[in-house]
Amino acid sequence: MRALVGISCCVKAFGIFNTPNHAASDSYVRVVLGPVGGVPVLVPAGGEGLVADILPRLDGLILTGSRSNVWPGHYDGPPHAEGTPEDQERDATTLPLIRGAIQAGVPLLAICRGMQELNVALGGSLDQRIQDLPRRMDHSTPSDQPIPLVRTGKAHAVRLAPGLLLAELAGRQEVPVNSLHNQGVQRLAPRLEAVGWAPDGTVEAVRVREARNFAWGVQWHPEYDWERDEFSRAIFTSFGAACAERAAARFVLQAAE
Ligand SMILES: N[C@@H](CCC(=O)NCCCC(=O)O)C(=O)O
Repeated sequence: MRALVGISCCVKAFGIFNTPNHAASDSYVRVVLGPVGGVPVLVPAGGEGLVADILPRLDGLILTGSRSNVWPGHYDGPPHAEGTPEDQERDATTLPLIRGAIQAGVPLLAICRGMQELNVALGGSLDQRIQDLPRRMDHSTPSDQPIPLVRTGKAHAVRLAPGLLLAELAGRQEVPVNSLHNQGVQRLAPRLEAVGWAPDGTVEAVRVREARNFAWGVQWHPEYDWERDEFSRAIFTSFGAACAERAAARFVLQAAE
């Protein structure tokens, strides 16, 4: 029985009437069907009310990347600059979903916006345009490059904390990653530990301290190049193993009912 792996959705307007849709990139569906080894389940931005009913049915949860940004009101930050995309319906779902998943021990992999949500959900804050901060790099999506290169191209190195999962999966302490973000960790949530850094000090990977299960976040996008990049693939197979273990335990419990 394959694991049911939740994928967080964004609310995006498209279609002939340009009306709201709950959507996630095909990259996440493909990676769950591939190295994660599960069945993807899109989790709509239906609000906190769906958390209690959906979490017991999930064996894993991926918090996806997105152009949109966490509403600053969730971390007492200043309002975004005019035109900065937000998705408050997504925030209203993912922030309680993250807290619930950590509490319940549902394996969790947070990617880019997802890592930022993880930090905010646990009490941290965000810098909104790190490229404007002194001595910081521009981590945003290069506008002069074609999408495939932006996704699979390597923008900078990440130094990984030695002896922890990511360094072990990488087999080394420094890895090249892509980079498609304007925002980044400002104040790290108390429950999080930074385990990866860009050359300018930007937090690029975190883990939940004393987590009951797999609970990691990365600021880059391993879902874009897992077919070519062994480290990217290893992140998902490691997450998938935790999901499979939970699925097996859940199956035994259901059979005993
Ligand atoms: N908006 C946040 C998070 C950036 C992020 O998740 N980028 C991936 C974008 C992929 C897509 O376009 O769907 C920030 O800018 O920091």
